[in-house]
Amino acid sequence: MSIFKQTIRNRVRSFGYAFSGIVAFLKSEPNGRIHAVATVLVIAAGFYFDIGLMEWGLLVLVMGLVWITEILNTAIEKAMDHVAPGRHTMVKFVKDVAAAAVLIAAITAVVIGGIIFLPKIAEFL
Ligand SMILES: Nc1ncnc2c1ncn2[C@@H]1O[C@H](COP(=O)(O)OP(=O)(O)OP(=O)(O)O)[C@@H](O)[C@H]1O
Repeated sequence: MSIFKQTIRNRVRSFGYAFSGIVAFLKSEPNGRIHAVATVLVIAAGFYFDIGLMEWGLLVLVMGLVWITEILNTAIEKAMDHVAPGRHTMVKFVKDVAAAAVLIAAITAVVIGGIIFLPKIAEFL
């Protein structure tokens, strides 16, 4: 097989692993399913309020930020539980710092969501 074909095949395989990671995350983490529902609701609200292109861009960015931090937080939690079973001060620090990243992403998303949707909701009422 040519090097080009082998490279393409390896990339496709890596995408497959990444997609199975998303499925595993959704299956094992209740937070993942909450994010999935929230994402669908935000997208539906975006269509309902007919938001602009820049607003869609900002929403996609902050939703991606929340998904990425939550998935990395889960990976860090699982890795810590695997490599360091039992309670340790350092594990607490690592888990709390990883959770802080999710919190900051979530606050960012709520602020952006508020800036985009609150004026439209106020207009609607
Ligand atoms: N192995 C550990 N050693 C020390 N502290 C830990 C350990 N595991 C969790 N903790 C800490 O205990 C607290 C509660 O942890 P836990 O994982 O139950 O919280 P949580 O954020 O509610 O988890 P989840 O998001 O999975 O529901 C957190 O401050 C966490 O950092």
